[in-house]
Amino acid sequence: MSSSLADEPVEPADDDAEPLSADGYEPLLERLGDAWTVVDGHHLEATYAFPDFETALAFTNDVGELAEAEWHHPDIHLSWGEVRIEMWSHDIDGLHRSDFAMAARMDRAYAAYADGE
Ligand SMILES: C[C@H](O)[C@H](O)[C@H]1CNC2=NC(N)=NC(=O)C2=N1
Repeated sequence: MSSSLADEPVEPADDDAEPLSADGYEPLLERLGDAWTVVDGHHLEATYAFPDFETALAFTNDVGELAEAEWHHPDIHLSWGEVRIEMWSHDIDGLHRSDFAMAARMDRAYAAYADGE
């Protein structure tokens, strides 16, 4: 059974690391929820739906806590009933395995809302 990306460590990219190419990120993208796409080979993007603003804000705060805990921060766009996430590694201005580990953690956090909690 493939280990969950959500349990992989989030580690800073080495300063001289190259961003993942399509051959590198496509297998990782397949392990994420359907909400995620790679935009311009540069960053991950996902949009999560919610019943209202208050619930979207609660999820936004959950993502913020994940980002602070892992010291790896997405761009978060909060709207009524929707949260759009953009995730990449600023230090290498592209995608790193850690971005997929963070995305998987966000999918796991969202699952709690999809269950109507
Ligand atoms: C200065 C600070 O340590 C850096 O900006 C950290 C914090 N959060 C980060 N978040 C993201 N997405 N990429 C980074 O390279 C990064 N680096």
